[in-house]
Amino acid sequence: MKTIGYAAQAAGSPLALFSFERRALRPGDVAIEILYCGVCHSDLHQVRNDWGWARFPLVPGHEIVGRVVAVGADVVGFQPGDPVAVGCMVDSCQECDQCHAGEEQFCRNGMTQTYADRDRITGELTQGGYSRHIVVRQEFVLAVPEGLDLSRAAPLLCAGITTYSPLRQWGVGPGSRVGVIGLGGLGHMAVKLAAALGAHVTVISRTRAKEQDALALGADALLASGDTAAMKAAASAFDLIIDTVPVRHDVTPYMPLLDVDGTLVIVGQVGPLEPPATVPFIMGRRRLAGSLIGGIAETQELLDFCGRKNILPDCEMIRMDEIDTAFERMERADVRYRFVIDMASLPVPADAGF
Ligand SMILES: NC(=O)c1ccc[n+]([C@@H]2O[C@H](COP(=O)([O-])OP(=O)(O)OC[C@H]3O[C@@H](n4cnc5c(N)ncnc54)[C@H](O)[C@@H]3O)[C@@H](O)[C@H]2O)c1
Ligand SMILES: [Zn+2]
Repeated sequence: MKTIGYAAQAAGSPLALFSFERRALRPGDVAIEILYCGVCHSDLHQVRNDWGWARFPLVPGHEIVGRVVAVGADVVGFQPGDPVAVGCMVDSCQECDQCHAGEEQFCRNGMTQTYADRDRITGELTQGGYSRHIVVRQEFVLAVPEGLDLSRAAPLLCAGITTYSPLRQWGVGPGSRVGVIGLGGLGHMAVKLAAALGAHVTVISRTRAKEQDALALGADALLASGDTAAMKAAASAFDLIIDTVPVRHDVTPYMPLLDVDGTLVIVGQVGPLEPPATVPFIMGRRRLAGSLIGGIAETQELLDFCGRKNILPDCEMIRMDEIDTAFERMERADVRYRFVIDMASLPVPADAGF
């Protein structure tokens, strides 16, 4: 089945129109016409091969919302026309303890990433959501609840679940004191979701520049990490800090902000940190942890939660041919707070399938 997308042909090259094949439907597969795809900072990392495991040609995109166009013979619960979503994973073994526990992201045999990965059966490269169509096995297709604005739902599939999962894992609820470092795509979802769970939420930002935004997103306060006196005054003030900073940095100044037994969860930087001082860990039994997206059941739980509470990301809609400018702006932290690509802006050639 022919489709079309935008791909990088090599590390760091600009994205350009790319025709390629989606696999023929297997019995358990759902074919989806993609309507919207969010632009995650991971897409930029992968296009530049920052993590060293990208594969080219590479069609990025793992915040996918669309409508079902066809289903395989064994598909249960999805039919053409249904609004659906796909996130960062498209397959896993379905047999190991982690898959059974609904933590497919930690599949013992390796989950299959939506793009820059290899199909478990054929070994073909997986290609992501900056495209008109995708074919995904039904276990990795999410239902978009009725009433959720499709044009804004896409970032929930990565920015949303990546911040929701640690909030749930660490039991955030009314009375929890949550800090969020880095107010970008992930950070702004962390604020909205933590606030919706009833927590007291503080954005921890380098300056006060985003204070009004932080409050408008639902935060109770902003703490400027560059303000030494304010940082000192905030000692032991948090139970959980979610760190979304996308680059190498030093967590040492943030650790004393945690209360005894508090945890700082890294979801941003995939790679080295500056070596941290251990004193704040020892003097307060503070913990440094990490978290990767979330399982499929938890992602569905998030979508349903956002449907009930009408929680949506703040999106700036772009055309597919504006992606390189969007990447540049993301690099400069000039995005409020997630770019979403309108896939109708991508031309479909006459010979495309579906
Ligand atoms: N763990 C996971 O499962 C997972 C999932 C998705 C994304 N990620 C990673 O999370 C990171 C963030 O992604 P995003 O889409 O939110 O990016 P983004 O560009 O939208 O936001 C990053 C924010 O961090 C801020 N920032 C940058 N350097 C900072 C610093 N030194 N101190 C404080 N703030 C700083 C920027 O101003 C920006 O607001 C990326 O590295 C991405 O690859 C991880
Ligand atoms: Zn992502």
